[in-house]
Amino acid sequence: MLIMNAPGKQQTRLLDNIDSPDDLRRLGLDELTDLAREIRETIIQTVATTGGHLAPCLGVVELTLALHYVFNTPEDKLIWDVGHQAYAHKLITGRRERFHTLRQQHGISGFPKRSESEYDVVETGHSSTSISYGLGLATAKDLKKDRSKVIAVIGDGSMTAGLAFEGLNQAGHLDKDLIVILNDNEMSISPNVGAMSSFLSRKLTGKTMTRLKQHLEERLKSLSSVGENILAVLKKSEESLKGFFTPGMLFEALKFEYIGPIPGHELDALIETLENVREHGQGPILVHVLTTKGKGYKPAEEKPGNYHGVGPFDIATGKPKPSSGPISYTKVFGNTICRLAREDERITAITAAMPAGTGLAPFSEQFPDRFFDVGIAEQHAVTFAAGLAMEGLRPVVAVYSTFMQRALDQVIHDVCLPDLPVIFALDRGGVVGDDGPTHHGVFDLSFLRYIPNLTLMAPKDENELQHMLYSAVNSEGPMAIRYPRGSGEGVELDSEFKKIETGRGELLREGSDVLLLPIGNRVYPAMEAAEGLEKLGVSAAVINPRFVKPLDKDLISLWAEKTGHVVTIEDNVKKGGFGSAVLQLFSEIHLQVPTRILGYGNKFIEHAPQPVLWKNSGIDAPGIIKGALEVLQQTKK
Ligand SMILES: Cc1ncc(C[n+]2csc(CCOP(=O)(O)OP(=O)(O)O)c2C)c(N)n1
Ligand SMILES: CC(=O)[C@@H](O)[C@H](O)COP(=O)(O)O
Ligand SMILES: [Mg+2]
Repeated sequence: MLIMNAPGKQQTRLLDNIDSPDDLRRLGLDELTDLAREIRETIIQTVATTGGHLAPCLGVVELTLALHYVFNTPEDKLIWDVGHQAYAHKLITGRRERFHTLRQQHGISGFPKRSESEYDVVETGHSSTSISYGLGLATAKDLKKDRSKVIAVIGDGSMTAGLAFEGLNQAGHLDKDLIVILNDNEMSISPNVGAMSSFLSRKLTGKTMTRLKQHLEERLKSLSSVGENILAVLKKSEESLKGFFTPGMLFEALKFEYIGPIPGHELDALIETLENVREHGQGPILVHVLTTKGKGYKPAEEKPGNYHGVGPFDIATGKPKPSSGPISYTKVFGNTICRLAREDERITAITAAMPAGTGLAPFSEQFPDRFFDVGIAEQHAVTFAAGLAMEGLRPVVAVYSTFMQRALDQVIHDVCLPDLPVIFALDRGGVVGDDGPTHHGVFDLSFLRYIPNLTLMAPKDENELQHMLYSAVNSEGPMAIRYPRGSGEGVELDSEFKKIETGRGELLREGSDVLLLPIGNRVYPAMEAAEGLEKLGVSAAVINPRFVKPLDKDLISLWAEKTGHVVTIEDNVKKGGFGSAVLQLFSEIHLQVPTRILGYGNKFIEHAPQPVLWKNSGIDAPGIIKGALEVLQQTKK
């Protein structure tokens, strides 16, 4: 176990001289081992201050060194799946001196980023893309007669996604030189799930073993005396039978050469294996590497799930630095679904590998039979929910807004076309902060708004969230509720649930000069802006529309006409979003009102704390005041 030096005093004699992997390649094995320790210390010290993906990064320190040591990066292309495990990679590829700026505004990203380094081959954050990217690169290299290598490093959790298998399937078929490193730590964010995961770890259940035995006995008996002999050996024990089924069989069936399992913290074994692969490997090869998530930091090794992604923490105890603030939207969602499920047996909950992040962990404990973690498989989660709904259940698919992008066709084709009562709880709607552009949920209002049959709502606070969830499970047809990352507004939660009528907004404040139309988490800043405007002699009305679809046409058009000016505000891109829906309404009812849409422009948003991003895009209270004054000014000219 790693012994940490006092904060700020770590010895990084070797790391201080690594400006690129070339420097690494000059070291001996002992020095590499020492370097691994220095890198771990640096990661722990830094992440304790900045927050970040601690356990995944600690688990691949030796693997990272071995890969850069053996392969000729950046000519050989090294692709990190998800990219949340790439801190050691960043430290040895020229970003050591900026590492303390990790995930800070204007600092280096928490994920690989092409603009940051030539060693960052792809832009990542969403999982399971590495094999497809890698196969594309390998195929292009082949066509160009370029003999450099392509290596995709993918975790066992990310290997559960359909996309990864689509890549494997084609790779076996094309027979290109692609090296896949399976980083198997038996963990997704939470323990990895699914039949595939049991197969890799060979934790075959009694039932599976019995079935396999029966099947095998029948097949071997049909092979005359050779088969009988093999059977006699295998029958001796269940263990030997388990040994007969290796994880490699799966990949060999997909026409990969399988190598492993290799102990992932032993540099000599890793280097020797990778050198062999580099020298002699041809066609698609999968190297199965066993690692420990959180390796080298006791609290993270013991509870890797708690240290997957962390905020600032105390190194000595591993405890998070205290953060005050109201209850989070996620927690309110998690508590509410448990309360509702106690009364309503139709409610089932589905997550795509995010039980903790979506707040479903309590539900999974209280209603294990009605809880489904499908692995990193958002598309399957949605269609699976459709099947449940067809049988009269009320499935709630809890997924981060950004990951729902994966499942758009399933939402349209499998849920909304047959008009099934599936509820989508879209957490992390709007900007998320430090994870940056791969994770901001700023497109959902736009990509869900146009889908027939779907009702789309966004609560102004955590109290409204619980009422929306209650209303959704007691309605017909598909429903999506979109809410932000982080704390609620600190409002009191009603003890009784209230049914919100679909398509009904609420007038929060009367006014005569301008109508402020904020959606979701922009309602409170808009109320603050209305107070600010009053001090400037401007009377602002504020409506909480609640629904992006269907819009409360009567309420909105009435107050738009009364005030003669409108400002819409959303934590979403402007194109195709809420403001766009309001403009469309005005056009349909032939209402001509000067309208200003506030939201994000047509560019990806970098990482920074949420309040900074809201301010920079003019959707905080001062920005809304400015927007209102501008729209008023417009008609004076
Ligand atoms: C499409 C998608 N869904 C969900 C996530 C959230 N997520 C990030 S890492 C992770 C677990 C990945 O597990 P694994 O690949 O085994 O990597 P490990 O953290 O164990 O190193 C999940 C579910 C994601 N990044 N992308
Ligand atoms: C890499 C990844 O996709 C997740 O670990 C994500 O960073 C979690 O985000 P939250 O911290 O918002 O749960
Ligand atoms: Mg894993």
